[in-house]
Amino acid sequence: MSDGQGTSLVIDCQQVTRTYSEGPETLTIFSDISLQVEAGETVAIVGSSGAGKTTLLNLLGGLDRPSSGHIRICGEDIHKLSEAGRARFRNQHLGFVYQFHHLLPEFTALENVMLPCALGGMPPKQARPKAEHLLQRVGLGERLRHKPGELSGGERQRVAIARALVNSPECVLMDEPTGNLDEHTGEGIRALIGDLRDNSGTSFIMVTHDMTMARSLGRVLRLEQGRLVQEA
Ligand SMILES: Nc1ncnc2c1ncn2[C@@H]1O[C@H](COP(=O)(O)OP(=O)(O)OP(=O)(O)O)[C@@H](O)[C@H]1O
Repeated sequence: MSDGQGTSLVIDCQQVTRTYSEGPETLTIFSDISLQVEAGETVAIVGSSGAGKTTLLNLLGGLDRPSSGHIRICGEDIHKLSEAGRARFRNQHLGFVYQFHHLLPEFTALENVMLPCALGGMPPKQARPKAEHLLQRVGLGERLRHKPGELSGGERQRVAIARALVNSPECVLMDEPTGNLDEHTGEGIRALIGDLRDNSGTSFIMVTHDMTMARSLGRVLRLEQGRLVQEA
């Protein structure tokens, strides 16, 4: 996807403001934020609790609408699409590793990873080998038939990452991918994301409090007092 200037922008966010109305008051979470993410780039968004990181991630993933400004995802102004069109667009172009996008407990790891393919209309015959391949890639080739309740926290996170990648998205958005994991398990997830960044051509945008991961993976942006600033 080209922005017309020879670069490929997966996310092009221009002067975006998000406010919430609280009765007569307007609460401004951030204002005039601009952010461009190129194909294959990894960006970490850090900042203190309540700074607006998840709010920004939701906007970048087309899950929420800016109060003002424009966001193009893979060249598409997705707020011009219908709700069904947006859902289809997200399914085809984006992957999510969000804490509220839980794995379905009654489905196996394999079925959970196949789900985005099914939603996109891909026949199971085609989806299964893709999902199996990805689960092998994230080190869960021996756990295909385990249900989420039969997996560790780190393994569940790996399933969520495989599920996010199964439709070969241009961009994966992650909210605290190493949150709630112990140091050793978090290290495994960091290594996995690094490997995927190097070998998949996918862009990763993650919100994290994990500065080791943020610094090791690419550009680090800090959201503070309503502004987004690149870390030195
Ligand atoms: N629907 C809403 N209505 C009003 N205020 C909201 C709403 N959603 C979020 N907020 C406020 O927006 C601010 C930013 O929230 P957000 O979840 O984006 O922060 P965060 O940086 O991700 O925090 P954390 O690191 O604790 O997850 C918070 O002060 C929150 O109370």
